[in-house]
Amino acid sequence: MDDETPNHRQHQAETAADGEKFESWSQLAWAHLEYVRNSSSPPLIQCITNFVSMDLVANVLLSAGASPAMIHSVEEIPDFTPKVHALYINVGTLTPAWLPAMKKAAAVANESKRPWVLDPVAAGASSFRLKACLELLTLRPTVVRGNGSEILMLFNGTANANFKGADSMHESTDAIEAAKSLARTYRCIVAVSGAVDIVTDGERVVGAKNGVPMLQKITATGCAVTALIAAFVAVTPSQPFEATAAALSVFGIAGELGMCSAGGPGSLRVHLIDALHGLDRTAVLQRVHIANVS
Ligand SMILES: Nc1ncnc2c1ncn2[C@@H]1O[C@H](COP(=O)(O)OP(=O)(O)O)[C@@H](O)[C@H]1O
Ligand SMILES: Cc1ncsc1CCOP(=O)(O)O
Ligand SMILES: [Mg+2]
Repeated sequence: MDDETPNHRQHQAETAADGEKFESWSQLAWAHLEYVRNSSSPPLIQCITNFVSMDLVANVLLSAGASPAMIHSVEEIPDFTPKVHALYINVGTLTPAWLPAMKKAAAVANESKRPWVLDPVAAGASSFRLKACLELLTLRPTVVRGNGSEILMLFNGTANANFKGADSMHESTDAIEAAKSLARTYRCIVAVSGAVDIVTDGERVVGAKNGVPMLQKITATGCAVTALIAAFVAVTPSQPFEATAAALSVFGIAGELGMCSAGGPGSLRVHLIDALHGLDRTAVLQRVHIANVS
């Protein structure tokens, strides 16, 4: 990567706040949203994501102030990936044809010192998918975010006949030790979503208790929150633990506010996007609920 590209110099300036210390999680979460919104150019997030999620992922990133680009052909990666602020890889509709592009993009992101985030959708659905997820893990993602079943599957390392699919059969808290172990093994941040979103770097563990159960009734909300993590990590790449917890909390708050106007999953999908776009400082400072988990 040419580190002297205008794009890179601008990004360095935008991330000058990286390393800033905050008195509370709520202030930190608000600061992350502000960094994304107020960057002189919106953080550019390359998304190699599943067909189901593309629309919601792109709209959630836009409503947070980031710039999504669903660019996944292997031919485009050498030109495009070095220009992005973060890469998002999601295996939801994985095929053998897509896997080389995912691996290439992860390698180029690493060479270019760009953070990248993995969503191991339905990790245990097949041995092909699990093997792919484990291979991607060896390419050192900055953050992995899955539901309880997905994180347990990565930890156990063998596809399970009882595994159902994209939806979790476990609570996030069932996967805390698995998440810590994965974080230590792969030297990354691991997040487990659920009623309480768990975030660990292998030593520290926090729980973000925002969101509403109805989020589980909208397809691709997990994919979308992983994309938001990528946007938050893009603006503070040296603080991926903090950025991940902040993104999960902010997304949950958008869900809480969206639910106030929603009649069900269909309208929550719309109100979630509106709420994220309109989220103000007061709501974030009042609602962020992140605490240590012992
Ligand atoms: N019971 C719940 N209460 C509140 N928020 C939830 C609950 N379950 C999931 N969420 C939220 O829904 C979003 C998607 O999480 P989840 O459903 O676990 O992911 P996935 O769709 O990948 O299985 C996350 O923001 C998570 O915090
Ligand atoms: C239903 C489905 N099938 C393959 S990918 C996908 C979307 C999963 O989205 P999420 O993990 O966010 O619920
Ligand atoms: Mg998921």
